[in-house]
Amino acid sequence: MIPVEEARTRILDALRPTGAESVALPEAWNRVLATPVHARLTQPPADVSAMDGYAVRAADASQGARLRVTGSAPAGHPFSGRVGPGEAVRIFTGAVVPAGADGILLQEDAMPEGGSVLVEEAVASGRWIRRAGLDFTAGDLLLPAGRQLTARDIGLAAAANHPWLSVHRQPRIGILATGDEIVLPGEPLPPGGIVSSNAHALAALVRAAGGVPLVLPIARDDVNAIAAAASEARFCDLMLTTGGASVGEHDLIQQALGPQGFALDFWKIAMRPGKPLIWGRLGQTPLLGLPGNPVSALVCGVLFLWPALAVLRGRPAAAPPLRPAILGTPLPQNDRREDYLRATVTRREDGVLQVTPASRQDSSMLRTLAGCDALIRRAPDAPGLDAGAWTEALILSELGI
Ligand SMILES: Nc1nc2c(c(=O)[nH]1)N[C@H]1C(S)=C(S)[C@@H](COP(=O)(O)OP(=O)(O)OC[C@H]3O[C@@H](n4cnc5c(N)ncnc54)[C@H](O)[C@@H]3O)O[C@H]1N2
Ligand code: MOO
Repeated sequence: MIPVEEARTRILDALRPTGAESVALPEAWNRVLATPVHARLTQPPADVSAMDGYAVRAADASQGARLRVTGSAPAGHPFSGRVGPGEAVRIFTGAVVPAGADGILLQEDAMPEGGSVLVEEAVASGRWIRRAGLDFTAGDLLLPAGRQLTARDIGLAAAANHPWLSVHRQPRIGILATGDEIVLPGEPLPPGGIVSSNAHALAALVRAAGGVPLVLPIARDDVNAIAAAASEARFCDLMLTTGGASVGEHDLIQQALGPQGFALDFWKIAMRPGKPLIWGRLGQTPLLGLPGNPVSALVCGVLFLWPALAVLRGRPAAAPPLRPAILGTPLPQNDRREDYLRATVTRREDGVLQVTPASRQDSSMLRTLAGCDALIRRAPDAPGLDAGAWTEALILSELGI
């Protein structure tokens, strides 16, 4: 059994980001940039007015002065002349400041009188003018490669005149559930049958982590059926299996995939739940074999698949974040497996997170998992803790899982 951290490192080290594709701006949200975005223009392209009012020479625009209005400069229609001594040009927000002017007299501080305007508030030089390049200059690096694009980033890329962005392709994750006893939700149940939940839960996790799930038909507990289904792996950036990971004679993943060229990197980790995790490569495709127990499959999904998807989509390799929290109930000493306890989370009035482990931690209990928003991490051989002691927890809602 290898430690959790080593398992994660071995998984993440083996993965490479997907290639790049061009997508239109609206499709780029939440995708990861493959190529940096540089400004294709200067913004604003010239000095522009930040307000509606009059473009003036500040030296002339003292309180009580009267200026002759010689023209108008709406946004998008620059005034071609100059503002001469004793003159003003009507201007609107976003319009280019005419030559000669060095300040804006606010409309609220001006009284139009026929062809002129009375200055009611003196104008300082530079007032209400946005200088050319205030935001960015042509050639500036605006967004680096590897950035996960926010709505703000997309606005910036659009302003910099990019209709398309080069982003990493969304990783395709094949999901293969195995087992004679499992049937798809909604299907008639044979005696002793159970409904397959793992593939669907994992597909949702893949989506939350920015991948595209490809849910394959369930494979029977038969080496040929598993081998045939797993051949779909060649279309995927990563292949997931659930079930058949353990030591029983019906646990066939390794038996079935060995003859297909499966190269095992490791099997079994010092973790609860999730001990029989499998990691290796089937041909070119990395393969993560998750345990069949639904909670084990999902906890492994959070700890290994979630960061794996980050790497595949061009983000840095990192473990899911752990937050400090205090315990709602005491915990006994841990054994040699790193433990992830399903727990509810509350935020105390002082802002501190409090986590309370579910009273039963059986790795089949999906209702408990759905009702819990956190996984308390306990290091191998961690000592017993009293209620109120500090611990650390992974907050599932933070990951969108
Ligand atoms: N003698 C031992 N037995 C077991 C060990 C062990 O070390 N020695 N490990 C246990 C641990 S820990 C786990 S976890 C499970 C994992 O077993 P498998 O990966 O081989 O999973 P299965 O046996 O196929 O199924 C286990 C359990 O999960 C249910 N299942 C399977 N697939 C699905 C699915 N798609 N959706 C929902 N539920 C699923 C299945 O019906 C079983 O109840 O092994 C222990 N045994
Ligand atoms: O470690 Mo298993 O993963 O107990 O359910």
